[in-house]
Amino acid sequence: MKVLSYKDSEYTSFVATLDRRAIPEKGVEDLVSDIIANVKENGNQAVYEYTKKFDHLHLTDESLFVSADELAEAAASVDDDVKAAIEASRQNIHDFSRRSFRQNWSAENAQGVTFGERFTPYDRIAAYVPGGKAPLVSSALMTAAFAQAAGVKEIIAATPAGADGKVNPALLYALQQSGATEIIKVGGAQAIAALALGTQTVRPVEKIFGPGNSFVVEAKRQLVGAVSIDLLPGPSEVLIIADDSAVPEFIAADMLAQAEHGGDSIVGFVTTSDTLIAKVDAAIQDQLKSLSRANYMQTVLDNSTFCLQAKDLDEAMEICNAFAPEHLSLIVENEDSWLEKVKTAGAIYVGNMAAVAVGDFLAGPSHTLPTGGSGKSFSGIRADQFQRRTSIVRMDQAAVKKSVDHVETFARVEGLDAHGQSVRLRADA
Ligand SMILES: NC(=O)c1ccc[n+]([C@@H]2O[C@H](COP(=O)([O-])OP(=O)(O)OC[C@H]3O[C@@H](n4cnc5c(N)ncnc54)[C@H](O)[C@@H]3O)[C@@H](O)[C@H]2O)c1
Ligand SMILES: [Zn+2]
Repeated sequence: MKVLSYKDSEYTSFVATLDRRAIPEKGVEDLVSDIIANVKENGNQAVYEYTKKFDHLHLTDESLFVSADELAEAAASVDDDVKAAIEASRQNIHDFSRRSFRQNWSAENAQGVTFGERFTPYDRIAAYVPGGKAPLVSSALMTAAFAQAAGVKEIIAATPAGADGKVNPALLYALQQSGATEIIKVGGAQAIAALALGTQTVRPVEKIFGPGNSFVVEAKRQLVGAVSIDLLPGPSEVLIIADDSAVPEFIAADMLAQAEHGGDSIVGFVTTSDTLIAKVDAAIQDQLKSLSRANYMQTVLDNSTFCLQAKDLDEAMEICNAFAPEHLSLIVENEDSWLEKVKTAGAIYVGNMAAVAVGDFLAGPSHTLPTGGSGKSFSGIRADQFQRRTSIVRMDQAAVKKSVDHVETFARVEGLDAHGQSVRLRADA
């Protein structure tokens, strides 16, 4: 772990590096652009080629889609407690979604024109569910179940299968319960390209949702235009801001839980306390002993974990807003007044008891959140992203008469006299 105090000479320059922008690496950008071009040109053949290369799986037109038999088999093999957990999470997601949908409305403007907005679900979306390092059963829910709540009719999911062609049964079951209507066994940039551009057998979608590794995220970024996307949710990360009111064992546990996500995730801890970093470090060493992925976590602790002793909480908040963490755990006295100062975090967990893992799996808000600093510009997945927005305008002659003078002025300034005439004709009719 990198440990620095504001008294250290290296501190200021390190803190400056935390002010991030999500800009793709050149190597990834070029590789993904080649993959997209190949899928555009050769469709399924290119998809199979990359799946062979990166996932060691030989796919064919027959095995590309998860079959009805495979789904039935998965449903039969999943234990009841797993089904209950999936259902509890799904219910919370629907409950959370219901409150956040945009509502149709209609009103009158100053000239008496009726204006309003109408929201309708997308017809066909894609949910990418990562599957490289762990079967992210919860990620299936955290994307697809929102689409289901919004009433999207066609939800195609894409997730990488193992070299044996199998997808984790609990993940398949979660997708089924979340309204997935088709599932393809493809991951990576090739999956995103197939979903955005279509292939011989994959019909293109209108919008692509879901997290993934740097190749997945970069493919989504490059394909904006062909489709729209939710956000750029890449490798997971947490920032913990705590003062002496925090329980060190809880902080250590959350840092380890984050480290468990693997090599490319980031763990940050900023405190105003003189003693907390040492206590947390001791608790980490203690807890590591009993955890199954300890070696894995050690890599994250060694390479991408930082602990900072900040001058005061105002400075900690500045670091937070510059870093734009995916998850922020805020454990401080007078938490509400500090909460107000956080602007860029994807999700904020408030207080000692608010475990990030409850949000990862169950709480209700989507765990698909902006990473890599993109929280400055994007927010996490939410239900209204599955709704299209259309504005609706109506007017009677009285409203036209009240509008015509201003319209003619604009028409004159822009040199568009046909525009002016189209309104004048109606006003004088
Ligand atoms: N931000 C969020 O909300 C959120 C939520 C869940 C997961 N995540 C993140 O999603 C990521 C999942 O990553 P993952 O790798 O486990 O699964 P993934 O499904 O995103 O990626 C696996 C795919 O990447 C492709 N790939 C692998 N190596 C490649 C290479 N060298 N070149 C080109 N393509 C390659 C393969 O085709 C494979 O199918 C993790 O970093 C995790 O932290 C983020
Ligand atoms: Zn997590």
